[in-house]
Amino acid sequence: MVNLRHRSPTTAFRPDTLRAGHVLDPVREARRQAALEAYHVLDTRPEQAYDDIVRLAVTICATPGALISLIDHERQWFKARLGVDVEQTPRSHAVCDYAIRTPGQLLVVGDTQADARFAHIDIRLEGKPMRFYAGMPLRSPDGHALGTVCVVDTVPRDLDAKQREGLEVLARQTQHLLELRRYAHQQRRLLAEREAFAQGLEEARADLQRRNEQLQHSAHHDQLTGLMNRVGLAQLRENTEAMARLTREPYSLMLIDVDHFKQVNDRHGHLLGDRALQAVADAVERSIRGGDVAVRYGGEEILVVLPSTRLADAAEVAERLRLRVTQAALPFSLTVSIGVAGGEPGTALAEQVFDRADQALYRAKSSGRNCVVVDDTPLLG
Ligand SMILES: Nc1nc2c(ncn2[C@@H]2O[C@H](COP(=O)(O)OP(=O)(O)OP(=O)(O)O)[C@@H](O)[C@H]2O)c(=O)[nH]1
Repeated sequence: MVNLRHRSPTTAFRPDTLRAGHVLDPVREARRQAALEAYHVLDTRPEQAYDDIVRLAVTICATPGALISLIDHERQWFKARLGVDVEQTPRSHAVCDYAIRTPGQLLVVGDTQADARFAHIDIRLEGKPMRFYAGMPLRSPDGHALGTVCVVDTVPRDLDAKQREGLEVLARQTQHLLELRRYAHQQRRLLAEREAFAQGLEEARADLQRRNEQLQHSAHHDQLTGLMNRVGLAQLRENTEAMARLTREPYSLMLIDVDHFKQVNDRHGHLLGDRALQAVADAVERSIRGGDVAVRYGGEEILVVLPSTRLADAAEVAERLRLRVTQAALPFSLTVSIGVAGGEPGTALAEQVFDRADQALYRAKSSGRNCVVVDDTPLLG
């Protein structure tokens, strides 16, 4: 039996040399190695299909041992073995390495001990040294010799014609198995690539959608306050489904206008003016519900649609909001005037309701500002 641990430094494999006197063509050898690696078979677990091949080989050839040997860089590794208990040997101990030099031919060595090329090889079968070897090379479709299917015996002997033919058939079957394996591996790789591609596409699509939504959002919202802008409101008004939802039940409109905002700008500058507008928008957001819609309608005017809200409730919201603005953390006092009007279902965001809210706002302004005026004129059919 070959003991890998007892390899002496002098018998260590040099990649370009198998034994003194035989030099491999490094380019061909690199291609052969690449061909072998494409099967992803080295160091894999035993498999029934390959085990069956060596079982058949010993039956056909009536030998105590059979191997499927693959010639790797510095070793031969057995994908399947019967009668030999090591799973690999150094390449310098591989008769198979000679067999693969004539890829289309069976190599038969009647007595390995009597052959100067192989006398140094110490492979054992149940303790007895190997004396006989017959190996049929495995060949990739593009002609690279990968290893062999071989039979071994502890006595010098030969194979008859049928046994030789049987060994050749088994080598072909083994090559088919290897091709299936490579094909399956390629398919898995292609599938993984396709999945990765599909995932990439999906990520790109999601990213595009996100950007689109961001774009839509910024087109429909005011940068300073974050509230919907008039473009957003116009789009909302065209959306019959959304409008029907907003006006399905009695609803209210609120128009909020900052008091003496021109003075704020004039006295404190535009930057603080902007901050004041943000504070009002913040107070609006904190005063309304999730389904309500707040729009920066004009420079310092905000429209709020309160669906399913009766006038009395809207007036309470407006009053809360008015108070909140007076408490805003600003270096000057700020107030708003608010006009509120109610609408009935079916009269989708009627201009009428808006006009009444606007008139209520006007009355709030003219009655001293910093107050809420509710339009209570009866609704006309
Ligand atoms: N800082 C700032 N000011 C704005 C913005 N939009 C409009 N304004 C200013 O808001 C002011 C509105 O003034 P007016 O319409 O005269 O009304 P007002 O001074 O608030 O007076 P009343 O509404 O009658 O209380 C104008 O000076 C506009 O320049 C903005 O985005 N930022």
